[in-house]
Amino acid sequence: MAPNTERHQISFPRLEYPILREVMPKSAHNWLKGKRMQDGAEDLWRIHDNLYDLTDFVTAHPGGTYWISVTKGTDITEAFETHHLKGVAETLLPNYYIRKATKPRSHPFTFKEDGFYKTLKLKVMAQLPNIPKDLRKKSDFVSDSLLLALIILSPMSCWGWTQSFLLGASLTILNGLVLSSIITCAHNYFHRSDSWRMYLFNLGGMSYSDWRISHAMSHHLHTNTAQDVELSMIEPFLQFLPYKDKPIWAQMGAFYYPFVYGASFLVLFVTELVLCATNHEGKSLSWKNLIPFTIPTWMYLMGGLPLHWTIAIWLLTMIPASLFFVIYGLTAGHHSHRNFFEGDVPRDENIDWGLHQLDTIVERIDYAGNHFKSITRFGDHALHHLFPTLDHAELNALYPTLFEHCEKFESQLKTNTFYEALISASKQLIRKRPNNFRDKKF
Ligand code: HEM
Repeated sequence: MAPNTERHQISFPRLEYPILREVMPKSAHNWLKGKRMQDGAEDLWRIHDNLYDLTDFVTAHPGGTYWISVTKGTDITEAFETHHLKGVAETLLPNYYIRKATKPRSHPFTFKEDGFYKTLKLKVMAQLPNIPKDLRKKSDFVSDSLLLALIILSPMSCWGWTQSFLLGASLTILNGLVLSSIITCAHNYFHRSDSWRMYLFNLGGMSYSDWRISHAMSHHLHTNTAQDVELSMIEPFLQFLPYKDKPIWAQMGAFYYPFVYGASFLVLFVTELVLCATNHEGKSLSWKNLIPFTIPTWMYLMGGLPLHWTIAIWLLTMIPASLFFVIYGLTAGHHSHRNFFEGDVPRDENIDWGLHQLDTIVERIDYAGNHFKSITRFGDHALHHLFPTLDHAELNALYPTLFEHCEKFESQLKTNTFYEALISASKQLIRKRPNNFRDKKF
């Protein structure tokens, strides 16, 4: 395929350009709505070329009702293949088979039995019984300790402002760092079956259930393609996709992205409230919308400042929290100029899903294998993408298997440091020329 760098160029001929990609609001639910229109799932659930009726399975699903109920009418092939490591889900599937789909699949990813991903998954499944079960407690401990730190620091930051500007500002920034770390930890939990720690994600004003769509199902499964809603949501401010007519101001993103990063939480917080209040695509207000308000309420009760000052300090805390969260998120691996993005030439037009993941990740080597950094800063990112239902504490044990497997498939996990990742993301904002993964020409 000759590279085409027009704005709406798609790299995979099979992939239909998501018709609602530019439609406002660029929400998780609009992304799903677009998939329902294009996936050929005929109001059922599609896996490969088969259609299933999972209506009776929704409440029996061990991973929780949400995943299945929300994906009705879409192609869930990638989600199904990557979220189950026990071999049970595959045995249940035939019970729900209805018929063959009439429309060919519009996603380019393959899961061949002898391909990279399926063979790696088998090796990982064989290794899992040897990973100590109580390793997950390490993550619980980090998450709970951070929550305790937030409970102490939030009112303390109010007190700090009564002492001096320097103390107040320092405690507020520290509190923001703790808040961003808790939210990133909660991301470890929302990828799995329901648990109370996933609700901590909402402390920053965003919604864990929307992120299960926009992050777990869109970004994780369709990374850096036109179907990755995490890329379309930050456009036009940050335009990571390469294309011929990218305006100069967008190429200069590195000069203004700290402002975008710092404002993200507050923008997403207000957006979430508005989408729920206006019942956007079936969303509605619920008790979960109150979760972000627990922090200012606690600050007000214990911090000893008038309400308006408490609110001001809370809003101020959201800025560093947002900045840290987005910086660690956007350096986690996908935004490097060495990666594949929609508009580039893929190594194959029908690509093994796992190999596509390797083409879209540059691992931060200075974070890999360090559990605290991993769980609080989106570390061990390649392994986390490949096996999202594993706890971050379990991923470190899988590196030897991954490296050996990459060697066998003559593939490679690219690496860089945090600072190199920051520079590389800036270069990607500038990049207009397509990378050619087929001929390895970058
Ligand atoms: C949108 C598609 C789906 C998603 C995102 C999804 C997600 C999940 C998640 C997050 C878990 C919990 C894993 C953990 O915490 O370790 C899970 C477990 C499970 N799911 Fe699904 N699931 C999907 C579809 C299905 C389907 C179609 C079936 C079978 C008909 C199924 C059967 C199971 C079973 C048996 C388990 C427990 C055993 C295991 O983890 O393999 N799921 N799923």
